[in-house]
Amino acid sequence: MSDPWQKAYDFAVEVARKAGAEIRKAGESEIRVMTKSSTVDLVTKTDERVEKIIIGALKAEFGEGTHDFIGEESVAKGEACILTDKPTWIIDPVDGTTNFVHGFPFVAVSIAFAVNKELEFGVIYSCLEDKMYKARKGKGAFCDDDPIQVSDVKDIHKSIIISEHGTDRSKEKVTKIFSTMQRILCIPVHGLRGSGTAATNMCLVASGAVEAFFEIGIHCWDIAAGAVIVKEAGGVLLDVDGGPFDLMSRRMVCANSDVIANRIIKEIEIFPSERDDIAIKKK
Ligand SMILES: O=P([O-])([O-])O[C@@H]1[C@H](O)[C@H](O)[C@@H](O)[C@H](O)[C@H]1O
Ligand SMILES: [Mg+2]
Repeated sequence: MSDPWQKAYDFAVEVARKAGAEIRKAGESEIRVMTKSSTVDLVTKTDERVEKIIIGALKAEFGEGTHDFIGEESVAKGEACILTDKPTWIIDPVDGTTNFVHGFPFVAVSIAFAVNKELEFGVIYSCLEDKMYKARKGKGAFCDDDPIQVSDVKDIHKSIIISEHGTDRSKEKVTKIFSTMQRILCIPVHGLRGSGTAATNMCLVASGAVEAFFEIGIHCWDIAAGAVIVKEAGGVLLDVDGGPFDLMSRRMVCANSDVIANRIIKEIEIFPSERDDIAIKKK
């Protein structure tokens, strides 16, 4: 039987590379929106332009109407964020917008593709490092053309763990985030890190540079492509309460193993975050 999604996968890699080139050459990093006072969630004209380029190219190639699109900037403008059985592209045009604005050198384009609510492939282009991470369900994970694998460290004391502060600045959430970080650091672990892009963080887990990444408050477009890449590199994905990973739940632990994931989960102080799909249904 012919491979139904090979063409889409190859096309996604091509589009991610073009989008990354656009980001690299974008001189301007004008901040267009800064939402609510307790949130620091930056959006630039580049985010909007690059999302248009990506979705425009995908629609031109695969025909409007046959595929659905969930894009960070389109959702911000009120479009639906609901995963149906239809072939659906899940896109973060610029993951690491705060990095981009400040010239901190980690920025990624993240493109995932799901069918029947199952992720088929993910492509993450770390465009300043010029590294193309990609994976297809059942076919392994790669950085450029080299296979990648999670680390085999099972001793938490020998691990590096990534987390992020996210975008919410309410005292209650920031306190829980820092308390969790302190608990994990004092297990003790070798170190805590954060690249400022969830997509890149997941690639660091997939390539064995760190043992785990967790965050509450991320969105489906931050992690959809990374979820395929981590899994195909031999890693695991769980909810922060130890239950099954749910793409729309805005919370996730990904790790090289169940052992490391469950050890971190013991330390995570969970706080509420509205689901991506529920938030949109209310509009
Ligand atoms: O806004 P954006 O730069 O696309 O995405 C953000 C980054 O992935 C960041 O690492 C994570 O901590 C935030 O939760 C995300 O919102
Ligand atoms: Mg993002």
